[in-house]
Amino acid sequence: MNRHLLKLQQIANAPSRVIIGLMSGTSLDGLDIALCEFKGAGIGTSIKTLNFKTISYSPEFKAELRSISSKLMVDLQKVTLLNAYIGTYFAELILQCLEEWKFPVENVDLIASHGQTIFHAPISIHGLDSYPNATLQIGDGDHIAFKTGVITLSDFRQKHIAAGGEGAPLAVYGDYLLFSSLTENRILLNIGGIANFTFLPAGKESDLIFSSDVGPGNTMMDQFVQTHYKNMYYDEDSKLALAGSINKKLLDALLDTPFYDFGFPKTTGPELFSLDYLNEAIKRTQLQGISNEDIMATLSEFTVQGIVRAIEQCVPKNNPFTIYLSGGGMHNPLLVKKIGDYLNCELKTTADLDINPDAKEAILFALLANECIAGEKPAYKNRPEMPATAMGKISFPD
Ligand SMILES: Nc1ncnc2c1ncn2[C@@H]1O[C@H](COP(=O)(O)OP(=O)(O)OP(=O)(O)O)[C@@H](O)[C@H]1O
Ligand SMILES: CC(=O)N[C@H]1[C@@H]2OC[C@@H](O2)[C@@H](O)[C@@H]1O[C@H](C)C(=O)O
Repeated sequence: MNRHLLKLQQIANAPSRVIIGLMSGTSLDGLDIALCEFKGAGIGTSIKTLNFKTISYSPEFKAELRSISSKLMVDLQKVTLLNAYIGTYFAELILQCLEEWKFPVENVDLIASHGQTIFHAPISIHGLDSYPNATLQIGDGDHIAFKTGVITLSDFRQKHIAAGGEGAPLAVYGDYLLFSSLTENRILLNIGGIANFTFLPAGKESDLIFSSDVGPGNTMMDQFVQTHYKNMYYDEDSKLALAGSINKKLLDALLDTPFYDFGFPKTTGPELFSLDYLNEAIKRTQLQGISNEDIMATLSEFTVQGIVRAIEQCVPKNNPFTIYLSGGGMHNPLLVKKIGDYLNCELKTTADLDINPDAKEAILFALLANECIAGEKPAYKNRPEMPATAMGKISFPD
């Protein structure tokens, strides 16, 4: 028998497991690396975050990723090269972090790598009758396993699609296991490139959990800033948006897309919510002379409206809830203030639930690996956005 199979069995049966979770999101800004210790699995899961770091990508690497992300036409050789390159690069970054943290790589049981999404194509985006939901993450797990010597799980989204989902959001699995409360209705709202939320009704009722993408988070604001301001990657502390005014005509044009009429749950990506989408709305409204600040104020309101309307539509009325934020958008003061004002609810972050909000998504992928290897029966019903299935492909180191 392959000795790694025996090792996997030992890892699954051990009282605790050390798992590294890796996430690199649609903002293409850097790699999140979370070193986690897990005890148990399913509803008995407990997690200790031993260490966390975000390693920013160089401007050159960001440009490489941007050249192949969310585009219909790309250089296929570049995609192929980056698939291998990213795997090796992520392995190097892991080894660097472990050295810095003085944590021996031999003590890591598993690595869980999300990879880099380069195209997300649910049917609602590709619109082609004869093709299924599809999504593509690159950064091959074999390279990570070989270079680090650690069994690696990767490519988590394919099984979700195979089992009937759209490949996202996957956060719901971790949200349910880690954050459900007996007494409080909770919304876990992640504002990354794309925004998504999980509704967790009080009482841990698994059949009432709900999760969906809601539209853009930071992606359109980030893309606009990167295109119009040299050496700026985002609108730090909402300065540009605060200096402008919302243009109602443009806002209505941005909100006028079939995505907002599709039923929930649904997913989306920068494939739809792009600068082309903004430019088309500007053209349609004949607002070519609009100032950059007014565009940023309007894009900020667009993000807020997508989030607020989705929560209002999906969460039962007259049910007070608390929102727990995560993702880079929670550092955008204008977004956060408006969401709180419109929804008239308490806004906290997952730090109030003992999970670093910047590390949450990386921790989530470590949790999915923990479930895949040590989980028994799923603790929830099979649902469209939450198929009851184990996710992640296993790469042995040799
Ligand atoms: N101080 C700040 N002011 C305004 N925006 C901020 C601030 N700090 C971070 N952000 C926003 O957060 C973004 C990074 O978010 P994050 O790291 O969650 O993205 P991501 O991991 O790619 O997300 P996802 O995978 O969920 O799409 C930045 O590009 C920026 O838009
Ligand atoms: C295809 C893909 O990479 N989707 C991301 C993206 O970023 C946010 C949102 O869109 C979410 O659906 C998902 O990531 C998180 C981690 C998720 O699956 O829950």
